[in-house]
Amino acid sequence: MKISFIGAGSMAEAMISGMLEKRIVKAGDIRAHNRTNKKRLRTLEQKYGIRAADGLDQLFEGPDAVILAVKPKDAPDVLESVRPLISPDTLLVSVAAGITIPFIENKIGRHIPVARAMPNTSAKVGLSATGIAFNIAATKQHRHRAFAIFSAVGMTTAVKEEQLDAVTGLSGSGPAYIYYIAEALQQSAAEIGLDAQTAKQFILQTIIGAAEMLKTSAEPPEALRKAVTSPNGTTEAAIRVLDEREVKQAFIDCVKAAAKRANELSNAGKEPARE
Ligand SMILES: NC(=O)C1=CN([C@@H]2O[C@H](COP(=O)(O)OP(=O)(O)OC[C@H]3O[C@@H](n4cnc5c(N)ncnc54)[C@H](O)[C@@H]3O)[C@@H](O)[C@H]2O)C=CC1
Ligand SMILES: O=C(O)[C@@H]1CCC=N1
Repeated sequence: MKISFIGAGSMAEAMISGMLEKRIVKAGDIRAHNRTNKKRLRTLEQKYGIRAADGLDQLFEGPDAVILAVKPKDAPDVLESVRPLISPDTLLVSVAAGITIPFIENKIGRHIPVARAMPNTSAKVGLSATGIAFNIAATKQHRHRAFAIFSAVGMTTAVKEEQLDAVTGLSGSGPAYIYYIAEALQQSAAEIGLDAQTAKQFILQTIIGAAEMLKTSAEPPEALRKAVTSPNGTTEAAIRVLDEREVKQAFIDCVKAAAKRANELSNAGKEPARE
């Protein structure tokens, strides 16, 4: 497979690293172009052995898929620029939050196969959770190709396009919520007398252990939490603080805010905000 990346930022690197790890593509068959940070492009070239492209045109020399991995605000200009370069059977895969399939079709002005996906940066370690939707021009073969790309970097599920904003709020941004908790645990450890290195080991294993329990147990999260909570014990004291501060509601609101923002970025015929 030959894959081109427009934009070589965090998401592109996560996917490149994950795909190479799973060997679904050879490093020399990955091309990437980055508009602003050329140094970063050279770094990726040296780190992974991919081929840096000096211009967008080089990305369209017979790829099996072109992945649009620029910020949503840059997507309209990029789509305009690639319009003359794209051939009718080029599979365009967008990971840009909120950039809808109709918007892409409209900018390209022709029926080309489009996949709109929402992965997350855990693609770097093969553990992305990716939601994916297709337009009608995407054949079974195109779908299969897109699934191959994202399945190499984690779990992939087809969803309706309207559900992608919710997927963005939940799992696209989701790793940041877990890192946020890790940051808080790290800070708390310092305040209760554990050195950073020791605390890191305990925090890490606690998150991995809880994730494995969630994965393997038939119990819902609430039951697993209650199993940790002895009457009048330490966890009860801890959860009381979270409840008093309405942390659960804050997380619910946080996911909703992300999904709402994804929806704001989506364009339904309009240009996304250019902030
Ligand atoms: N970072 C994340 O966790 C996730 C990001 N996404 C989506 O992936 C996309 C990229 O996000 P990041 O990698 O985090 O952003 P980033 O800012 O790290 O990378 C974007 C790159 O695109 C480049 N770029 C901008 N205009 C360009 C052009 N005309 N031609 C070539 N390159 C151009 C920029 O130089 C930049 O390096 C966004 O649309 C985001 O919504 C999706 C899922 C997760
Ligand atoms: O923060 C963002 O907009 C992107 C989309 C999902 C994760 N990062």
